[in-house]
Amino acid sequence: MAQSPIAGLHPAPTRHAELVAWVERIASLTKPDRVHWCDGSEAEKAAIVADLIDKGTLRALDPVKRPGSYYAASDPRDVARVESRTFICPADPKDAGPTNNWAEPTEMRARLDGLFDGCMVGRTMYVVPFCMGPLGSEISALGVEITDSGYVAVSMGIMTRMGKDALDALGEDGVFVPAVHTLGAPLADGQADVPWPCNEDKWIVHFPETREIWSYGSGYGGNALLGKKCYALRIASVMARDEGWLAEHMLILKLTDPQDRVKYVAAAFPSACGKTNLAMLQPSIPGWKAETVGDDIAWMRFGDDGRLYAVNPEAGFFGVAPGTSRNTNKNALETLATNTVFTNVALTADNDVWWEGLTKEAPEGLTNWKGQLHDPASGEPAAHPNARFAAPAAQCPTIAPEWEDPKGVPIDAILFGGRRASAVPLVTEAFDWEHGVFLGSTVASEGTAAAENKVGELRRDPFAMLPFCGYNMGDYFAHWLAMGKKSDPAKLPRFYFVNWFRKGSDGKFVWPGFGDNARVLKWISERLNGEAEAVRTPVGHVPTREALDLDGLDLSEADLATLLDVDVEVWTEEASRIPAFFETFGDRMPKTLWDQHKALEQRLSSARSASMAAE
Ligand SMILES: Nc1nc2c(ncn2[C@@H]2O[C@H](COP(=O)(O)OP(=O)(O)OP(=O)(O)O)[C@@H](O)[C@H]2O)c(=O)[nH]1
Ligand SMILES: O=C([O-])CC(=O)C(=O)O
Ligand SMILES: [Mn+2]
Repeated sequence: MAQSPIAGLHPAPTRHAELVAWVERIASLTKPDRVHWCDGSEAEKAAIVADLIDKGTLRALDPVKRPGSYYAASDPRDVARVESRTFICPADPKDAGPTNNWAEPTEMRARLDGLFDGCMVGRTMYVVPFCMGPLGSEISALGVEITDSGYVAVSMGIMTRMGKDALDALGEDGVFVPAVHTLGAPLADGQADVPWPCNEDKWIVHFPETREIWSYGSGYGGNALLGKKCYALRIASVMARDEGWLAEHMLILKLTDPQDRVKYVAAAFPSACGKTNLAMLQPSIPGWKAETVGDDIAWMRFGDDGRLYAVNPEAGFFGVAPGTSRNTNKNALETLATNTVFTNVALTADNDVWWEGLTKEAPEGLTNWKGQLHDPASGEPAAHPNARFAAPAAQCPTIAPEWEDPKGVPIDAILFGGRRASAVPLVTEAFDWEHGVFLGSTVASEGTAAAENKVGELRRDPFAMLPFCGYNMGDYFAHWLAMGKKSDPAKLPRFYFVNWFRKGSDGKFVWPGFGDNARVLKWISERLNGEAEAVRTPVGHVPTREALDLDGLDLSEADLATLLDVDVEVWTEEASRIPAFFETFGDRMPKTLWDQHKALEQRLSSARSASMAAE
């Protein structure tokens, strides 16, 4: 074999021939100056960080206040996931479905070949082996990300089990998902680099049939850390469909009641709708304890005992910084005390970080995320609304001891939620699995800063998976329905719909949220034990006023009515909007969910007749 001109390409620290051949192929396409195989060591991290500091990508934060932590500010055009540039490319467009962008795979490959040709010139190509899920777990899966971004390599080291152990787990012929990432910013000879290289043109591409990921042009979060949304959700959802398990956009929480009874809860809320906060909840009610297993993604499969077991495939938290404070999420702040990479937050005059909501007043002398002196009078936030931290999960003070248990934790309840200013009660319990899947399929939420759609506008986000399902969502609903038939109904988790974001006529949130969400979890836990009362409404079981622990809360009777009453008129309107959404899936939409919709309409119409008769 001819000697490769690329430094570091040989010898590879693995005898996995297919992996080596793939790395060689990508190197000859992308033409980096050198190749570095990541081993995940502290020394390696220090060297990559030093290089990033040199380039101005990272800045070391105050070593006393924030040891081992760094600050990055992105290009202002590269601040969130780019859903309009995200593609799912199976051969048949129907397999991508109406909720995904699709491109013909042969044409897409030709396009990528052009884009990636020479895209790493002047840069180092990092080969990043990683494991999603605890090493050695049957539920876990391996991947290798090739990237020309040191920031991505370091972040992958926080967010996944990255390096030698993952490479060893691959052995000589282990299966891995190949993921190629480039900033799309080659450096000509002598060309100066910029702190946050990226490209105006962005392509986040998935080939579900061959389980491949290609990402071009962005260095940010879910576009670039390919183990996360691209692998653990989009590709894994396809693997899960084919292999009979679930890859979901869900936090995992352990809840212990005053009698030491444990419940495990998984919850799907759309991006920036409260997963990380609920996962780290500090209960406001005495005697209750909450611990964290995961804050964003759950991989779940049935165990031999017929229960649904969940694993958190990640090793870190990539959380929203703004709004995080001692009062709202003390556990997150403690997690961020050390070894954290902050992106697009504000920088204080004494070299620490700040964001809106951390303290009431912005400190003097802040530098905003755009690198300018912050002017509070401008009305512009100092931190970008989607500013994020990447921190090791093990640092979380409430991390559950079993968070890395290879067999996972048995799920008792599955929650759905979103930001809904109106209509949706504080909590609703589904009648059964099929009704629960129906509730999941109709999730809608007001847009947030985590993606590029309009902030505030209501959009459907079934199972909080709209941007993350790697196949036709009609088939995805059918998969959920089929999963419910795999076990004894008594062993299945129960479904709940929660809404922390109900607003009063004054436009303010009615429910205090955060630690007080434990009150809702308490009701759920008691329902699972057969202890708590509920009212049967057309949309599901809702707590009675007495069943919900409101001790010490300052809520008026009108507030409670807003939170708990089901307005039949409003819900008739809400239900009437569902068919247009279901129709988009055509013949891929399971009949069971149409039947669920019909049953909802019938319950609403009976409730209307009953209330008219009563008048
Ligand atoms: N009013 C209210 N706001 C909340 C509550 N929980 C979270 N938030 C706010 O919602 C925003 C996003 O919360 P996160 O917990 O980071 O959301 P997430 O679902 O983890 O978001 P992604 O990481 O993008 O998937 C933050 O600004 C929080 O302060 C709550 O119970 N009530
Ligand atoms: O993927 C990202 O960039 C951040 C994230 O968790 C989300 O948007 O849901
Ligand atoms: Mn989160």
